[in-house]
Amino acid sequence: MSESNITFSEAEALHFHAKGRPGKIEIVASKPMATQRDLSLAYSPGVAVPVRAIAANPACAYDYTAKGNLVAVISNGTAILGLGNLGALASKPVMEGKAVLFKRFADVDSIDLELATEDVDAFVNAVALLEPSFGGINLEDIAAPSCFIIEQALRERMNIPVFHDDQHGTAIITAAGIINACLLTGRALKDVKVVVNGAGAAAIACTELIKAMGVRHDHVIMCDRQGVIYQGREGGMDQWKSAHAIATDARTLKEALAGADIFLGLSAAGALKPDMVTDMAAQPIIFAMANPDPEILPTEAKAARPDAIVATGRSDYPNQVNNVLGFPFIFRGALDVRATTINDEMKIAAAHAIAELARQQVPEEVAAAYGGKAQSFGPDYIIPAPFDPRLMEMVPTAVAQAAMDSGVAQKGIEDMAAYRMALRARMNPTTSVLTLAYEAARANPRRVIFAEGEEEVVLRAAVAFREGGYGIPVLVGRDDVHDRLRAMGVADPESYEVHNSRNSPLVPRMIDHLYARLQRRGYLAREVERMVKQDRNTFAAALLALGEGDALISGVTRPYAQTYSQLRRVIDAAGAVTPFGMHVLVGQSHTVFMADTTVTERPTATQLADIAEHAAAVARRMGHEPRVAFLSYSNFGNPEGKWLDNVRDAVTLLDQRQTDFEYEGEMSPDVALNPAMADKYPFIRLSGPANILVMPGLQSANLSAKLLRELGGDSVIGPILVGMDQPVQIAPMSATASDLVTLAVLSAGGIAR
Ligand SMILES: NC(=O)C1=CN([C@@H]2O[C@H](COP(=O)(O)OP(=O)(O)OC[C@H]3O[C@@H](n4cnc5c(N)ncnc54)[C@H](OP(=O)(O)O)[C@@H]3O)[C@@H](O)[C@H]2O)C=CC1
Ligand SMILES: CC(=O)C(=O)O
Ligand SMILES: [Mg+2]
Repeated sequence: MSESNITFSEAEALHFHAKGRPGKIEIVASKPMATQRDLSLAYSPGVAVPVRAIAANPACAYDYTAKGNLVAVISNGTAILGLGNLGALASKPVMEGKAVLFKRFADVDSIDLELATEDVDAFVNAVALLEPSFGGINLEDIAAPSCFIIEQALRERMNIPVFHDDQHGTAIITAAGIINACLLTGRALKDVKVVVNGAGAAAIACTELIKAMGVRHDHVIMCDRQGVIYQGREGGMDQWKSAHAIATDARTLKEALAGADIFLGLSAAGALKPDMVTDMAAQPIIFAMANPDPEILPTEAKAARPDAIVATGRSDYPNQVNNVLGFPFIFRGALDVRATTINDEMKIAAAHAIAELARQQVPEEVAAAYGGKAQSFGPDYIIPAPFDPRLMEMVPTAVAQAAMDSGVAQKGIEDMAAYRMALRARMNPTTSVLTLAYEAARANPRRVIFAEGEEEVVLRAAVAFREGGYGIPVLVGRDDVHDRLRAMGVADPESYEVHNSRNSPLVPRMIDHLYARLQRRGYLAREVERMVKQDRNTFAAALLALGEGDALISGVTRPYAQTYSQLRRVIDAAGAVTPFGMHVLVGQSHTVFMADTTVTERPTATQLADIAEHAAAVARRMGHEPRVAFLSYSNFGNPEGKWLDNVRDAVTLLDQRQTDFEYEGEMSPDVALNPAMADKYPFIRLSGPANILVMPGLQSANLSAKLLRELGGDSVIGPILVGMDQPVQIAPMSATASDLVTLAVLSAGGIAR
């Protein structure tokens, strides 16, 4: 099964949704619920206080409840994606998906609600009654023409934003692309002649928005299955089509397109033929947006008209019209000013902000979102990529400003620069860096050796790694690996590369390579032969050493220290630094790096200083300005202890080195992480809470990391092995398939090294 260039099996899609907690969404308390006192405050009797406050002043609901950051994604399932009317219950996976996209892209909390009715009045009444609960309503996948009636009625009845994303999300991104295509071809919106093919939810909304932006009513010809919608046509009409009917002699799409500047397709696959494109004006603008197959393929359009600018809904061609560029950020801006609606001014501001972003230079750290190629504004880049983290700053600010200017904001933002900073801080940079690392891997797929190819979790990771387009898995295992893949439902198991140490023709070269390294460490040739043939980590590392892969992942079948020492026989440390392990703890708004959590039992002062320097470099690559705390149970010598010298000496050593990051110590974790505690030591040289914790010894480090992994609310990446001469990563024995894929991507991409 495929959605553009990403492939997956039906079994995988079901497994993704079923694994762990079924579905994609859960609710997490944002306040402590630990003590009787917490409960008394959260619920009765404490909760009575905000109840009375809200009753006296309804605006207080934004201060005392989640309303102000909560959007309902509501559907009746009558037009689920391009799948048709499959009912409310079947639409739930899509609506849950939309809810999590709100969270992922713009930190908007969202919940899906599926209403089992096709009756317009019943639907409207049910949604209108929900106004107290939410800051906004995203209507989704509701069939035309009911969607128009429902949205209109709800916009009139409700005093919070109601936004049918299939209409307006599409329209906003389309409008952004049109603005840029017109700029590139020297056209003004007031002059362009447009043909819209399709007269459904998306087409009507796109047409209304471009008209609101200045395209003339009599310059737009709309077509449906019966051809041109002209004034006086009687068959197949409704009030929404009639509103766009014009006086024209054209009766077919081909006639309408003669001399037209822009084609907007929101209809069906293949509806636009090459000979129709030939008749369009010079440098025609062709948006063929039917999903999953466009009205015309970009290759066909360009063959007919090499001067055309072409956009589609697909990610495997340039200029993708994708709603996720819009809805999360539009609601973010609307919620932040407590807008009562999302009006045309806000939609147009969003379109201009998205268009403007495509015209800006792509910074190097964002280039991965564009497939690793530095993009510059031009015919193949008129719309930004969905993973561009700059969207989170550009779009909400524009939408919020437009809401204020047009008088629908209930709360102003005085300092837009500060708001922009707050938006940036809202997203943990680690999330963006991971996303970009995945995109970079897709742009530059590498060969990753999975040393434990007989483990199901490893095979799942290898399949996900390959199917995600991140690279080519090279599996180490016995001959039945292909059978195992087949049993997992993989359609073409034989296409996976498997190396078996029992019969690999590479074994003699591996033995030579390894014996040359180990003979002066006392190893006998037959010992080396036995290791290569019998120890999968030695064999896998030798594959890496011989250039059969670009990176190596192992760890799920043996304790960490054993895997590490097996790999170290073959792979050196990089330079003089002792390799070390680093856990990365990722929360919604913070990331903390902790090291050395895996290798050296009692690091020397020099090793601690080295760890700080290398950990700082990895943190920078992951988007964080490093602030290192050297941890201890003691704060600056209080209490005194006999094991503190290494830690204190490490700080002194860094004082003597040329470093470009903040560090401080020795200090306890609460002083490192809690600003109120840090205030008790006003001389501390950190400008904020530490984000790199250099641990005094392996006991405390490894225990802390494992405790946090098992008990903590954060997600944990790693441990990442830093300081090896080649990209090698050792996963924990508890690793999931997605943990392994993340390590593979970070390792092959050079972020973890
Ligand atoms: N890329 C993107 O971001 C988006 C793409 N889309 C795509 O746009 C298309 C329409 O979606 P939506 O508006 O929700 O659907 P609707 O069902 O509301 O409307 C479909 C419209 O297309 C018309 N149509 C269908 N086939 C043809 C044809 N061969 N020639 C001319 N007109 C035709 C229909 O005509 P009639 O009225 O005569 O039945 C109808 O007016 C879909 O393919 C969808 O995937 C939609 C949203 C976003
Ligand atoms: C993308 C989307 O919202 C749809 O196809 O319905
Ligand atoms: Mg939809």
